[in-house]
Amino acid sequence: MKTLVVDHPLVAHKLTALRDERTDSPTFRRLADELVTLLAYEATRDVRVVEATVNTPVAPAHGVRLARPAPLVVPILRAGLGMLDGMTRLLPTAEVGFLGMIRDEGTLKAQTYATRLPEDLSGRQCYVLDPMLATGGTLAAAVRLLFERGAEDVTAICLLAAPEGLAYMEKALADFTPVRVVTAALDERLNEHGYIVPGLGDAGDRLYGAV
Ligand SMILES: O=P(O)(O)OC[C@H]1O[C@H](OP(=O)(O)OP(=O)(O)O)[C@H](O)[C@@H]1O
Ligand SMILES: O=c1cc[nH]c(=O)[nH]1
Ligand SMILES: [Mg+2]
Repeated sequence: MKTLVVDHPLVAHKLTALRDERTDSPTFRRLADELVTLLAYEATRDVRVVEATVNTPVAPAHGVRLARPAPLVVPILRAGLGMLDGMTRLLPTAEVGFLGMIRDEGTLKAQTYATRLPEDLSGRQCYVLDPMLATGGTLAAAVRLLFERGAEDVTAICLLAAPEGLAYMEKALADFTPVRVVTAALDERLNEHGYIVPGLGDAGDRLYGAV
């Protein structure tokens, strides 16, 4: 598994504001949206393209266009929905599948409550969106499901990751490749409740309210 921590002053600036406990929901949503667009630029560095030629008003120009089948973007509900618009703004021709997953806050185990994905992902490049990679249970299960359906490669885009979660994913996904994780920051650790420290709190609640 390859991990990329995006090192850019604009990413760091927006992430600091996102973490701030005084940041309200509307601002948090805007910042998450802006951050994912910056991360997506790096995360799509290996997106498949094919050669293409167009005619400019002056002469033919050789370039590229995105290959078929289109990339699949998969936000993990709820919090991953806050990253969807920012991602599809950069990849407007991508298709979108959905995974609903919730972590049991007692056992810290992830449960899947909704799956709306193509059955056959053969040859597809997939981009999974979830702001928080904490224990890694949620993302590892999501990535495994995509590979089991035939995905060619999977890139997870997060806003924050914990070292414990990356280590867990590395082990849990050892049989699947290639997997990439792109994150805006690698934080210190998890606390006794499985929350990322310093983190930003509960991403879903900060985006959509505590329900
Ligand atoms: O790495 P893990 O330890 O599995 O934890 C991370 C998961 O927890 C959060 O979702 P949550 O379960 O709070 O659901 P929500 O998005 O509906 O709030 C977060 O968005 C991840 O999906
Ligand atoms: O820090 C954390 C850990 C799991 N889920 C969150 O939303 N935040
Ligand atoms: Mg939550």
